Amino acid sequence: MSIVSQKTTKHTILSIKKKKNNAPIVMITAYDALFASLFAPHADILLVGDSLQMSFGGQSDTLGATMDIMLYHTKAVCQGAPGALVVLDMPFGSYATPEIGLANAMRVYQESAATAVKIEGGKERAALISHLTCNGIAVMGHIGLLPQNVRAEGGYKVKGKDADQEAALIQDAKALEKAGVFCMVIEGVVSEVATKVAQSVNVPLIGIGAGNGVDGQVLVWSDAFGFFNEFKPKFVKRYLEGATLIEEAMATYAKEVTARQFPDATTSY
Ligand SMILES: Nc1nc(=O)c2c([nH]1)NC[C@@H]1CN(c3ccc(C(=O)N[C@@H](CCC(=O)O)C(=O)O)cc3)CN21
Ligand SMILES: CC(C)C(=O)C(=O)O
Ligand SMILES: [Mg+2]
Repeated sequence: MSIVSQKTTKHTILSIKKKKNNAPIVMITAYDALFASLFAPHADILLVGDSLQMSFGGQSDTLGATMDIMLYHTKAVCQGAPGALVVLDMPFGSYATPEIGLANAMRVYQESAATAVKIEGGKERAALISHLTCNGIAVMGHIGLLPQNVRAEGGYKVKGKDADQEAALIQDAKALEKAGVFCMVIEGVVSEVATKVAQSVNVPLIGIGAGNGVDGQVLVWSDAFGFFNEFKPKFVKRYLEGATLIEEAMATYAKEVTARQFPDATTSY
């Protein structure tokens, strides 16, 4: 065996591409080693989303995430899930030009074990994405609702609501496919339109709020597992009432400390 061996992963860029018109792709966010280790056995892709700035940073949008923050969390995720295909979500401003984008994407490969980066944007990002893929970076695209445009657009707006938007989305998907993405996220798009977009390219489209006619699904884990009582957009399904479970456990701990029931003989030296 070589002293330099490639890490063995459950999935590669190629095996994800092959899932098109095959089994749907399971993607979920992960931001730390602990949860990454719990999700990895059941997921095809772990996304270190810049949504961490909202869900864990407590901010009202994702724009404050930086390369240093994303790399810190990506290293933790890779550490917790050594065989997983991990994707780092390139933060706002980190790919403003092809040169800046390549320098930052190179950092991802040099400083972490992530397999790919994700870039928000349609045909306006095709030149940048080509520049990355030509330089050996695996890129996941992201079209439709682009959270990094929230301030410029004045809110999170569902896309694909008229014929012009539908045509633009198909153009975006084709431009990204040509630029060499191995798959792309399609977010916040009318279901019938998202299905048509998925059928217009040969790489997988992974939906969030894009219906069931695409090639896979992604959710922010803390949404899917019910950790937010205030954030309940239509596309989220709660598979667990996480917040309730934690609140109940925390209340019990507090009650036992106050009542001097904890620690007892079994938990004391
Ligand atoms: N926790 C979390 N979950 C996410 O899915 C997520 C983030 N954070 N942060 C980054 C982006 C932001 N996302 C969002 C945020 C809000 C809406 C929202 O308010 N949607 C409206 C629909 C708006 C419309 O109809 O145009 C809704 O009521 O569902 C959607 C996506 C998705 N992403
Ligand atoms: C919602 C997903 C696709 C994302 O970009 C994130 O978690 O930041
Ligand atoms: Mg994101």
